Amino acid sequence: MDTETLLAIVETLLDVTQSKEAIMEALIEHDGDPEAAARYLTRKSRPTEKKRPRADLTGWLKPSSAKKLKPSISDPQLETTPVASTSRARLPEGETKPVVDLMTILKQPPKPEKTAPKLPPLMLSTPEHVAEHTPCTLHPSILPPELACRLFYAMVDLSRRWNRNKWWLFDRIVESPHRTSFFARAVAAVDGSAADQADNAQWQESARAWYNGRIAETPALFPPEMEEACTIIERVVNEEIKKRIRFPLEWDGGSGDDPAWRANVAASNCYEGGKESVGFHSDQLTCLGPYPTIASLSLGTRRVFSLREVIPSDEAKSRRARTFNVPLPHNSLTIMHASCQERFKHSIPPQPALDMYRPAFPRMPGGDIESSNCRINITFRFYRPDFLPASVPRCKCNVPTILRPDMKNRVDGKTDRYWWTCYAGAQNEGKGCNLWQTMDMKKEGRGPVVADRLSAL
Ligand SMILES: O=C(O)CCC(=O)C(=O)O
Ligand SMILES: [Fe+2]
Repeated sequence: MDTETLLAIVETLLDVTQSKEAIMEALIEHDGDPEAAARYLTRKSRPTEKKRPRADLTGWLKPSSAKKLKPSISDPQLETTPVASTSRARLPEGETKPVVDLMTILKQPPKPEKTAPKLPPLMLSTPEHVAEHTPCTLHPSILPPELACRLFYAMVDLSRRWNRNKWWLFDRIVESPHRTSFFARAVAAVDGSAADQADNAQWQESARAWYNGRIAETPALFPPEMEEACTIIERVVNEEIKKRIRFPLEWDGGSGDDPAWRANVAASNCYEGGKESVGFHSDQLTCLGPYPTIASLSLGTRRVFSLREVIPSDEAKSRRARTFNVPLPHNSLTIMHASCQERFKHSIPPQPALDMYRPAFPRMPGGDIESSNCRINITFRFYRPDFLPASVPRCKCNVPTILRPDMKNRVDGKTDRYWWTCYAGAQNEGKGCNLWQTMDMKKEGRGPVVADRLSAL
């Protein structure tokens, strides 16, 4: 693996932007191990923990003086790390060539940082503003009001049995601050075979990815109200896709002008009160494939949905990411269109003050209406026939990998890079095999994609 790839991998693993020089330094200190480098940089950027004094140039040139800095670092891994100038990177795929030429770094002292001005967050409250600034569309009132209300009640009841996801992130267990569940739809497979997807073992595998690698029960089928909503949403999503310019790697398995987006799975989240949230992330692409479309239904209490672009490395000095906040009312649909997962991260931030949701209909005719502080979110997803769980490579730990985009180095929508990466550590005390394998659409026999149709013209 070359230096650029290692840099990109570390960037992918980081939540905060770090300079190329800092990443390089971390890679050298950690024998070229991208996970260890990212772990170190993450720890270093945590405000509550003691900051490591910055090594100056003498530190680079005289390994012994660099070493003197080490007692102040609390990471035991650093204590045993060989000194930078003599280290060879430990390459994930068994290569032995040195990854970093220290002199090339020393010849390019970091230039004084010139950054573009910071932009304040922008509130996007209308569908027009959402479409102008993000790759999303907002449909403020999508379902018949009575159905939206019935679905809200049904999901709130089901959510009592949902759990918070738990997984290892580097060296600590993290817990999602909301409850979640995964559903499969009882529909004929999109590739034309009449298989009932819901009782197929592969849906259990796909649920596993949703639960951060934890082996879960076979997912439940869509409840009837969700099925009803899905039919409406599927129609709207296909109409929207038809209006958009398609990306070359998008799925193109439909006939005629049917984009063939089929919601064959759904993930649901319940946020009870303003403290419950989900942090900035982009969705794993494991079964969605590149440039997916995800339809996200909001029910109950209105919450803010935040979107923030990931600025490509080569534009980091010329522009800054801006946070866009979109208030999502009850019964609204947000479609995250193709490129949203590659270009943006999204979150539901904690919210100090909530508007209680007052359902328009009682649970039972003539019954009382109770206000609620819950928001239910259902993301309808299309697991592509060319990315079904059986086709997902396993890593050396024999655990299904996950698919991640190289968000920092996007190219043209066609030659963009994606990696299959080891995810065993998420449920194994953070320990995995560190596999990072480039996804190759052609070699892996995936498609058809939009680019195939264009090249056939
Ligand atoms: O609740 C939401 O609207 C977002 C949920 C989300 O990002 C996810 O489930 O991946
Ligand atoms: Fe998400």
